[in-house]
Amino acid sequence: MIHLDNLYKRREQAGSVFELFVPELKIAPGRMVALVGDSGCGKSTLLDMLALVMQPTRVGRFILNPGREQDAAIDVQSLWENGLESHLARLRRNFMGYILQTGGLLSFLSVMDNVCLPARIKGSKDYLTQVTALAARLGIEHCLKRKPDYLSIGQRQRAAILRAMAHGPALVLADEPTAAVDKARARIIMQDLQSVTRESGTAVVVVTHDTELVTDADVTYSFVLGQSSEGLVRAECRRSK
Ligand SMILES: Nc1ncnc2c1ncn2[C@@H]1O[C@H](COP(=O)(O)OP(=O)(O)OP(=O)(O)O)[C@@H](O)[C@H]1O
Repeated sequence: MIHLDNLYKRREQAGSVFELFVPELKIAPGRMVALVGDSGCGKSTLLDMLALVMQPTRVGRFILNPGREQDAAIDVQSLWENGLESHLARLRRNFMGYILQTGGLLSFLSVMDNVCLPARIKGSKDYLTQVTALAARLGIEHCLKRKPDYLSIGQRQRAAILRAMAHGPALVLADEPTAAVDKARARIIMQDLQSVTRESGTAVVVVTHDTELVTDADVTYSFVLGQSSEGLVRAECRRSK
């Protein structure tokens, strides 16, 4: 679904420079890919590039195949280089779902309206049956009419998973999706995320600093940080499982 190699990103801020190098990264349909590393190693930077919101400084190849047989592989870097922002936005909208640390649900909408928003924006019509089934699968079918503030934090994170998947994305990107719940709950939510994505053939990328949380991931990439010189931090992200 995604295959990239020799990706390099340079970020500069207030005189300090951060450089990330990823020799190779592959994401296959239905697989859970974990990006694991300490704070500041570049996890969110890499996730933003996978989410097509940040352009790599340089990359050997960055191929996205949305997964359906008739879809041709897309050269992401050439979209960036040719300024095709609207094409990138369409890919984000149609093929990707996002789960944020704190759920990111809109407090003035019911869970159901939150969940259906990406599907409506995408223009999907037949999503209600799937949403109801997935809500039951995630154990939150009784929460759909409530506003997010009236849910437990765990229920909110499950609603966020449901929202990320309601429009049938090929890829779900999750940034520390269980940071707000305790470890025991985090494990269960992560297992449920893995089973619902696997069942639907959706790939999921999970960013976390907690290795234990993603021991069951199909593939793990780890970051190695090195202080190269004053004001310059280099990180490398390699497959470790
Ligand atoms: N807007 C920015 N401009 C320049 N450098 C940035 C910017 N945001 C982050 N950085 C730097 O990029 C590096 C990687 O940051 P990133 O947020 O990707 O790390 P992370 O692994 O996700 O960290 P955390 O786990 O704390 O969220 C850090 O050194 C950070 O200071």
